[in-house]
Amino acid sequence: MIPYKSEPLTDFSNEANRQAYLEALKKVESELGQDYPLIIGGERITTEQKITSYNPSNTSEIVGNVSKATQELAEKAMQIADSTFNSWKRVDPRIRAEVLFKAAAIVRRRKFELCAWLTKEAGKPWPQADGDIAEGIDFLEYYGRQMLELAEGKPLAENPGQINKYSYIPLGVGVVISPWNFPFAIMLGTTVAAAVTGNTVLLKPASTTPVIAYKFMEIMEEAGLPAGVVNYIPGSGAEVGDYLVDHPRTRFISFTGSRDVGLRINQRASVLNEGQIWIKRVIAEMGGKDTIVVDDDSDLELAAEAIVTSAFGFSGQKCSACSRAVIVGDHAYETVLNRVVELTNELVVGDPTNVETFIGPVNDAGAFKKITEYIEIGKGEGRLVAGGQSDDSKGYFIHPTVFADVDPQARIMQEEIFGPVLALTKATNFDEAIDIANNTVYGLTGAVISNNRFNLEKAREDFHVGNLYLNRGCTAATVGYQPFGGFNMSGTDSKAGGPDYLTLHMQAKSVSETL
Ligand SMILES: NC(=O)c1ccc[n+]([C@@H]2O[C@H](COP(=O)([O-])OP(=O)(O)OC[C@H]3O[C@@H](n4cnc5c(N)ncnc54)[C@H](O)[C@@H]3O)[C@@H](O)[C@H]2O)c1
Ligand SMILES: N[C@@H](CCC=O)C(=O)O
Repeated sequence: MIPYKSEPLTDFSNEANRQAYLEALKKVESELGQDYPLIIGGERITTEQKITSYNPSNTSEIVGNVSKATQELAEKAMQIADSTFNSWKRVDPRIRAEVLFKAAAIVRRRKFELCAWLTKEAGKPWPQADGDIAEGIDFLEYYGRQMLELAEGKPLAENPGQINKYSYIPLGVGVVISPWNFPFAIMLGTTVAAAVTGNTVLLKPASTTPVIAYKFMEIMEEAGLPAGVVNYIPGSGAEVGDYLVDHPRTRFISFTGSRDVGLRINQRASVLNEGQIWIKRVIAEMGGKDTIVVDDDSDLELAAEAIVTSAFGFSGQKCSACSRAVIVGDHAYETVLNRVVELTNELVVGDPTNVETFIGPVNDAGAFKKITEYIEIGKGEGRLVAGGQSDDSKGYFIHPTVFADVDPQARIMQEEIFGPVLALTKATNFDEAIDIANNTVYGLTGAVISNNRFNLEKAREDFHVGNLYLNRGCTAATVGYQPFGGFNMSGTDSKAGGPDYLTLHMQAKSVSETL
């Protein structure tokens, strides 16, 4: 087995890669508007009610019409997942891992096509789509290898006259609920982690990005995943989501999304329903309000670049996005602020099918409304120094927006906006900057730009986030290198892409034989 290494990103300065992406966009354009069924136990089921997936750059373009699960169909999927569990849990973990390795090879072969679907369905600019697909490959390669290691169990202390064994067994049926912002990588990672560990899955992808999840289902089938192991049931969160979260046969829920929905799921999952014989496990990865702290003794150009890239990559629609920057001292503040404004004004806003675009559309009408409302709030809370414009006449476009001189307790400093809006504030010293960075209910990512070793070490200890970065931006964790997950209201700190992640989907069994 070749040791795990993350998938290289595509070099778009290479003409062949640019051509391949353009060809893929043409192919995907010719396939827009098709119907997609549910997949339950391998059976394609078409419903009358549909979820329509629109291109957020051009809302007159339908990406696909996806059948919509009802509670009855969710129940059917639960029964099939429950019975399939009895056979899938007995399949050798090495065979289960091989399915993931095959899937990784298929995704690699179809990389440009899958990227093009993300550009159309999620509005991802090329490098963002490429990163999402590469991360999906990483999850497949990494979790496959992790499963091979876990299949051996863990060694125990030896005692003469006894054979003691410690092994991991799967849990049962898991409900996987995924977000639209990493509609491939997170949807895939959470699903395959549950499946490779021997569980069966009910996959409810986000309603604005169900088509890419259908493509994933096709890939898993081609890779040899047996019918019924993963069941594809897009549907309403409130209807199908609540039904499955409450279901007594649900053994665990793997949720990635907003704080409010995560808390609701956690609360409902704690209720014991009739016929239920276990405590449901909840893995919940939720929102963030992530900060970059810039020290007065630091590379201020690096700081400005890190802030702009982390704030505006994929239009700030990342739980890891830098939505606040705290800068120590007058000189650093003025210098970084001016450079952030310059760099922000250089970003190309537009249709993400164009390779030059850095800022594509935001997700949907709801996101557009929420973000533009926050921009109005920001005008009362700070000084607008860049952006502020928006246009939803064709797609949901919002220019990258920067507010300066914002009070650390202001709403745009405290609440997750999940869009291209950045707030800057000044601190008088490094300790105060760290206090400000820690002053929200979240604790997902953060970064410190500093040349001062004492301050870097202080941040290592005191900056209370699940993913801390020193002298770089606060987005783009790599599977296997920077396991990802946050503290406090950012979730259960499950550390996706890390060495402990798979065990969250399993239970340990200790067997002792007396000789
Ligand atoms: N921490 C992380 O790793 C991480 C990663 C990506 C996104 N996020 C967070 O996700 C949010 C953005 O994603 P979103 O808008 O898709 O979040 P969301 O909470 O609105 O939706 C997430 C998923 O939950 C489903 N859902 C909605 N109501 C439900 C219910 N009552 N029961 C069950 N499922 C329900 C949705 O249909 C969707 O599939 C942001 O807050 C972002 O920070 C966190
Ligand atoms: N893992 C991604 C963020 C996922 C949430 O949106 C990152 O590290 O930027």
